[in-house]
Amino acid sequence: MAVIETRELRKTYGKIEALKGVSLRVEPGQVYGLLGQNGAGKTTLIKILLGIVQKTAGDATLLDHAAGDAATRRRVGYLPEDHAFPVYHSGYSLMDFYGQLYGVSADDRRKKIPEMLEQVGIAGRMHSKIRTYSKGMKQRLGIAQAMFHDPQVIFLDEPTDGVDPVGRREIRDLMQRLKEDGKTIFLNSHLLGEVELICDRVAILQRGELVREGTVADLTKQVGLFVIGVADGQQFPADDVIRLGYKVTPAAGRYEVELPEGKGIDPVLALLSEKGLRLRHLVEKKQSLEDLFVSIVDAAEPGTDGRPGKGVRPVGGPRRRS
Ligand SMILES: Nc1ncnc2c1ncn2[C@@H]1O[C@H](COP(=O)(O)OP(=O)(O)OP(=O)(O)O)[C@@H](O)[C@H]1O
Repeated sequence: MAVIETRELRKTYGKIEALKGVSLRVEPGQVYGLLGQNGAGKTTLIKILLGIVQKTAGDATLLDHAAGDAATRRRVGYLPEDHAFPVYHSGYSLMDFYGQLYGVSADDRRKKIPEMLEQVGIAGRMHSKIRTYSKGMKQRLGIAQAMFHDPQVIFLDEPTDGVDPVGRREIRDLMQRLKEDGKTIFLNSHLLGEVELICDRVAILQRGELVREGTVADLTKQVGLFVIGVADGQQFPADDVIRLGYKVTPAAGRYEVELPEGKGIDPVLALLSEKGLRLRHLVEKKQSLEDLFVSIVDAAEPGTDGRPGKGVRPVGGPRRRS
């Protein structure tokens, strides 16, 4: 069973096409990151899954039920972006209010609320008014609220927004613990370094289209580019490798070797071995998620020099013309 599945999901607001046929699947226990620039359609996708807005076409299911199903929503936690809790509440009284909405008994609320607030690191201030909380404390309270009823799947829209680096790390650790407890987390964040650290898979939306989807490891792999180093005192035979058809660039005592179309790295390794050279370093080069994201945006957006972008091919779709 997929926790979340969308097929050719479309949403238009008047003339605006917010989602143009998005298909994705989130498996149980995954931390799944949804990335995209402002206006790419991320919040629209979450809102359709939660039944807050209606889809225009296609399919969307949550925990095997059509998105928006009221009974399913009880099994889902949600931290909205830019939420604003009433500031006259304390952390404790706010949780007590939500606990009543969720139908938790008074005894259970008394026991559970301090535990939940401890987990998110604000138990020491739980009786202070929210108006005295920092942005980071409000975010932690929002996460506690989203987790209160022990949901199977949790949607977190920018959970670390306004949180300092130490707090971000704590929220990451908390997400990790939720994952270890078997929860599925659907994360929307602009902090790509964090997404890279915590997410199993990511999807990148660009103007309503899914342009990349996969594991972080696969997406950040730079296919066809290796970094090679030979043992100290030995010389990498760059000219011979170039003669074999590879592109070679020196890089800090090592060499970046770019594979020509249809060729692997094996002929280079065979050459090194023939020459009696010892391999000290061989890795397939990686790019950061941020590099990937920026390259996608650069390809799709007009350059600052006014030239049109090269276009980004949607997942499963035809290559767009520039
Ligand atoms: N209620 C609405 N009425 C009209 N247009 C809307 C509405 N909600 C969203 N849109 C438009 O749909 C597109 C997608 O918006 P959405 O909020 O889903 O993007 P987002 O990726 O979540 O952006 P952000 O990162 O800024 O939160 C945008 O062009 C936005 O202006």
